[in-house]
Amino acid sequence: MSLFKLSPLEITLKKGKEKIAGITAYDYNMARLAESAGLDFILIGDSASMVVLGHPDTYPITLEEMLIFCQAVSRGAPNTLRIGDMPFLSYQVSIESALLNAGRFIKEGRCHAVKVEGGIEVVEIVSALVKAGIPVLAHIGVTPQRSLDIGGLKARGKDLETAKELLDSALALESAGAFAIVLECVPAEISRLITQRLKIPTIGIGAGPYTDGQILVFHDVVGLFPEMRPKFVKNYIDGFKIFEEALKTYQKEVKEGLFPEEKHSFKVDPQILEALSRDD
Ligand SMILES: Nc1nc(=O)c2c([nH]1)NC[C@@H]1CN(c3ccc(C(=O)N[C@@H](CCC(=O)O)C(=O)O)cc3)CN21
Ligand SMILES: CC(C)C(=O)C(=O)O
Ligand SMILES: [Mg+2]
Repeated sequence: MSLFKLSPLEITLKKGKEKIAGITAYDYNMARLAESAGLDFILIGDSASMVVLGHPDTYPITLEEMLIFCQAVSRGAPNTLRIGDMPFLSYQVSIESALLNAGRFIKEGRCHAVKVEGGIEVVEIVSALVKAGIPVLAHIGVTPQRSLDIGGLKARGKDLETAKELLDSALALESAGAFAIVLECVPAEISRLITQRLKIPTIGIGAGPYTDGQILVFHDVVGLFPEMRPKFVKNYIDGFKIFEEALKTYQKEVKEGLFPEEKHSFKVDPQILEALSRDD
């Protein structure tokens, strides 16, 4: 039996059988929630740069910071497939540094696979990682680590040229050995076409209903990051409001002397109190 519920290979084999549902997580407790809920996989996303560290985009997050999040998630979800999202410039510089840095996700972060963004330009890197025994989740469409040169986070594949580029990239990444591929912000019919043409599963985010699976950012699922609501996001609860209400009620009860109650307080033997006052 494998150590985790689903291995990368088992994710690949789900294509055409059962939809795959993944979520991001960044810390121990989020990971426990994801594992307890039974998600098929957890991505420790570089979106942590935004939703955990408060940066405006995914560029600033470092490999060291990513590894701390991976370690926490690994402790919280020991039996779930965990994929580490390689941050900007941790795999683009050279094949050697890509291998060493991906190795750190496996050895130190205790991840089972890594994700890299990009199409044809990363095929050689994907192939080297796979040859070294590191399963790779590919990621095309909107690639936030390229938002400076692809012109932001606008959906990709709306014109013939970029749609063709996506299909060619997807096929090349599959040949390079990726076990699945994320399609981010791609028109639904283009994702459908790519999904039909590939043997490996497609995991969509803003890519419509025809992909083999879906992934969303944890904070978006539970409504904890209300400032970012692109159309592909669904908030299943209004977490920010629910948490904020709890904090407000706590503050109010402290101010009004309603918290703590007797049941929240510790007791001491009256004899001790008496002895203490006698000593004065
Ligand atoms: N909370 C959160 N959720 C995410 O899904 C997410 C992150 N953070 N951080 C990393 C990336 C960035 N992502 C995003 C974020 C916004 C759009 C978005 O609003 N796209 C608009 C166009 C924006 C523009 O014109 O620049 C769209 O209509 O597709 C797309 C992808 C997805 N990822
Ligand atoms: C949105 C997903 C696919 C991601 O790359 C991230 O969370 O960083
Ligand atoms: Mg990412």
